[in-house]
Amino acid sequence: MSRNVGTNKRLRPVFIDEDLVKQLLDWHEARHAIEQAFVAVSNQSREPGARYGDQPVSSQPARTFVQAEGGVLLCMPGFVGQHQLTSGSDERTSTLACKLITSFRKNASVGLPSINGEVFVFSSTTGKLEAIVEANYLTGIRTATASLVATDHLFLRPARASAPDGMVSIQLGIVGCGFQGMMHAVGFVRTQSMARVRTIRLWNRTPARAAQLKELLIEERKKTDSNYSVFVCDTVEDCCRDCDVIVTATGSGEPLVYRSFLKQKVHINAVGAGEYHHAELAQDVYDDCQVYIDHWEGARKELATLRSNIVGEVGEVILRESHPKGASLLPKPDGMSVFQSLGMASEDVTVGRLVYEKHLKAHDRSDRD
Ligand SMILES: NC(=O)C1=CN([C@@H]2O[C@H](COP(=O)(O)OP(=O)(O)OC[C@H]3O[C@@H](n4cnc5c(N)ncnc54)[C@H](OP(=O)(O)O)[C@@H]3O)[C@@H](O)[C@H]2O)C=CC1
Ligand SMILES: O=C(O)C1=NCCCC1
Repeated sequence: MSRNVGTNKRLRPVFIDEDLVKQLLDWHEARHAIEQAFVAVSNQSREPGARYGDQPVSSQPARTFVQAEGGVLLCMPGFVGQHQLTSGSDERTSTLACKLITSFRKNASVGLPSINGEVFVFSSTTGKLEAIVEANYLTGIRTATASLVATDHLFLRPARASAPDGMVSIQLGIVGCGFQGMMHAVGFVRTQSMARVRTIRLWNRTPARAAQLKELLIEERKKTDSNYSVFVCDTVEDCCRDCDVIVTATGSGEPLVYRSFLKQKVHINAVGAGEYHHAELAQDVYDDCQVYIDHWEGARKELATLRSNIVGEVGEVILRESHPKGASLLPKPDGMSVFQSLGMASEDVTVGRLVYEKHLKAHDRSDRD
């Protein structure tokens, strides 16, 4: 019997709360899910005859924004077809899902997260709702993982390839130590097989939050058997100085990072989004860098006012590693790259499915025939 056909119990969607999501999601599995999402979107962008049959596909319209008095509701539907749940597995699955997420920036004053969401996972054969997954932590890990994947494919892999011992170490700058800044810092230290983290420099508008993140990263240092140093910086300039990789994750509507703060060769993950997509980096940064995006469909709408050299989707860079074709899309060896992260539904689709499948495996295996 196929899943979700049979008893009433099987027809009822499962609810996977925040605590369970934290137990179920792991950085390495999330990475594979995000790579599948990136690749699916870029495979779909090709002409139908030019798509790779061994790679996933997707259907993902630009998301919609509904403005309310205190914030905004984003509706993010998407489908990813024939994606792999785990690296190396022959098994493929297809997932239809929709994330509903709100961004209410003044929530901190009442002790709530500014971003709150759920992913609704549907059967892609019957359309029946199978699971509701709380998506605050999910959004944190999927957004940080998207930056990790972009950093790896655009910056670290080429660096590893030219390093004599194939090893790279980085100085990391985190501009904005809210939830996303924290998830990104933790993501980098938990996935040091990509690059050893030597130093972490933190800046936050409210310094106490950077100091809190420093404490957490010192705990992480013990857990991960690392030996990086952590500094809280008084200025953004000091935070960015000598960094190889930078994450900007603020709600700033004004530029924070200027070209003069940066090394010649640097990779930036510009994550702060929502109402001001590309406000965190000054125009002189955009004048001198190559920009990579998660999806053209969203960029055409949400980055319409960005004046820069947009090279393409990260997924296309990943696809070309296994299917070399045409000129390289990689950043210039001594240039600056920016991953302009909008966030896209396909990421929530593959990560939402991963959580649901892991939940079934761990808690409800007998429900599956
Ligand atoms: N690309 C993507 O996929 C996603 C992007 N985002 C975006 O990431 C950003 C951070 O989200 P999140 O961490 O969840 O939010 P939080 O509310 O947890 O953190 C917000 C951060 O932004 C800082 N900040 C706000 N306004 C300013 C300002 N004017 N100047 C400098 N710093 C400022 C805050 O500093 P302080 O502590 O002083 O208040 C805090 O560090 C948001 O813009 C959000 O829309 C979120 C999810 C996904
Ligand atoms: O992709 C997301 O999820 C979000 N992007 C912009 C801000 C809200 C959440």
